[in-house]
Amino acid sequence: MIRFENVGLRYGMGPEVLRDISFRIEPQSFQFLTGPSGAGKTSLMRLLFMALKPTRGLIKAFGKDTATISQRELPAVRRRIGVVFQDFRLLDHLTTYENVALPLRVLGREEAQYRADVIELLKWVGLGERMHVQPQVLSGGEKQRAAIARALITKPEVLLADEPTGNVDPPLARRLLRLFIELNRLGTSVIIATHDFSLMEQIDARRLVLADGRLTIYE
Ligand SMILES: Nc1ncnc2c1ncn2[C@@H]1O[C@H](COP(=O)(O)OP(=O)(O)OP(=O)(O)O)[C@@H](O)[C@H]1O
Repeated sequence: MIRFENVGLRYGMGPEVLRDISFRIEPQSFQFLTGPSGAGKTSLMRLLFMALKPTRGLIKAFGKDTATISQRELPAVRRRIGVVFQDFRLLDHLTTYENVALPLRVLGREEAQYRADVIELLKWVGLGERMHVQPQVLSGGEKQRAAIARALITKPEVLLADEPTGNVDPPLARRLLRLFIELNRLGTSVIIATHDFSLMEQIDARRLVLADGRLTIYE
């Protein structure tokens, strides 16, 4: 569903931070993206989300070449990809429920149609009791789960999560991992960027390992 072929990326006139990257994200697959700090994980995630364009090579997402896709087509392709950012990006003046519902409001949906889905998803991530409070009173792990719920509310086919366990203790990290595994079992492709070896050791999943801008894949 997403394919990279000989992709290279540089920022401005700087050196290439990603070089000759080729891989595929298959439907219903589960993979970790890892590598040392500065290896280019966030840059690769931004390419996957089409927040950046490659400086060379080809990226195809759902059959569309991301270099030539029109501004008109881009939102529809992007909606098929959910993203959980490292810094959550929740809106402070909205409640947890409103944050999670926001992508649907932006799509022009009526609350009566989505209310039950939002509540069910909040319960699924364990925030059923926290849906009417604002993000500033949520713990780091609760914010993380709210950000995951917001990424999932539009039922994306691919979920990208950048260091989703970076701010939580080991038991919660295991719980979040179980949530991602369950999501994958339900049909979503999952890509988790992480430094956390103890997290990766918990399951036998594909690893995309970046080092010095190059990618090695361990199936
Ligand atoms: N906007 C930018 N402008 C210029 N250089 C950048 C920019 N963003 C990242 N870089 C450079 O690209 C390289 C890869 O950075 P990136 O953030 O993708 O790595 P990372 O593996 O995600 O690191 P970390 O694990 O520390 O978040 C680094 O050398 C970084 O300095």
